[in-house]
Amino acid sequence: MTTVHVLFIGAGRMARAMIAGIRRRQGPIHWDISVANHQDSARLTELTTTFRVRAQTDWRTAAEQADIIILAMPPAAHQTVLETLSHHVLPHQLVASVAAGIGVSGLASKLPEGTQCAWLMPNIAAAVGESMTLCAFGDTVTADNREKLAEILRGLGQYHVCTETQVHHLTAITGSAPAFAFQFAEALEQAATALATDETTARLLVGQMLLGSAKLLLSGRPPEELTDEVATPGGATAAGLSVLTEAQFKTRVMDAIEATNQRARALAPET
Ligand SMILES: NC(=O)C1=CN([C@@H]2O[C@H](COP(=O)(O)OP(=O)(O)OC[C@H]3O[C@@H](n4cnc5c(N)ncnc54)[C@H](O)[C@@H]3O)[C@@H](O)[C@H]2O)C=CC1
Ligand SMILES: O=C(O)[C@@H]1CCC=N1
Repeated sequence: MTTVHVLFIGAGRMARAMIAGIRRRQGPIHWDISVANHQDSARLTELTTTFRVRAQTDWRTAAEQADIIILAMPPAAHQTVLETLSHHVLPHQLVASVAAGIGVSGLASKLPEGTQCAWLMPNIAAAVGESMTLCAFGDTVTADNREKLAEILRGLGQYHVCTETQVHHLTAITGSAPAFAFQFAEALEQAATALATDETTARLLVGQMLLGSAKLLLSGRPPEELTDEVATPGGATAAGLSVLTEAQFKTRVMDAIEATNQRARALAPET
């Protein structure tokens, strides 16, 4: 079995979800994972014991051994880390960032010319192997490194290779929208517990309803058609849908998407 050395710089929520996803998959590669962060040594200890990763107090030492370096820290931390990394990165290594707004070109512009770079937009469902991850590769990434990264992404769930511009526009849809879905779930759970049941049962009812709806969507049927199928003419669902339409539900979702993408662009350091 081939061993590939992966270094995560940043050990927060996204790194944890990705490491969990990688560890779930029994693929053809053995992942030797190192993790470094800014300050939180308790977090590193927790990751070490849960996921068999190596905690690194100084990521620069681990960077030398890495085949793939994943930047999983806030966009604002990239400037400084990339400046240092630019003195250490080697031509065979792949540098990937999961930071909102960063862009594969933004990444490449701060590293030596020709550095192999990729920009990833995973989501938190990576922890259960169900992320929808977007991936934009820089021009210089070798076929071998594309395949290694693809193998990581298969552990996280589904992935879709697209352009940098597409990742900018779709960040809200795949990266952030789980939070919107959780808000919807929270509202449904609150209604369920207020009206009829306990919290555990409410979680099951709402989670299974969302899972079933997601499976129908993934079967390829359009949401309008599925909505129509639920809403019996003159029936109960139509009354609820009218309230959502009155509140301009779809327009508000679009506003949330635009606000998210704009903020993502604003957070990234200037190129
Ligand atoms: N949370 C999510 O669902 C998603 C997050 N992302 C991206 O993932 C990145 C991390 O986000 P979260 O995990 O949510 O944040 P977080 O706050 O949970 O984790 C950030 C981590 O970065 C570390 N860090 C900060 N500055 C550092 C530095 N200079 N050197 C080394 N480590 C440093 C912190 O110690 C912490 O471990 C962000 O760029 C975000 O845009 C992308 C997709 C989804
Ligand atoms: O909230 C954020 O900035 C990150 C980007 C996508 C999801 N979480």
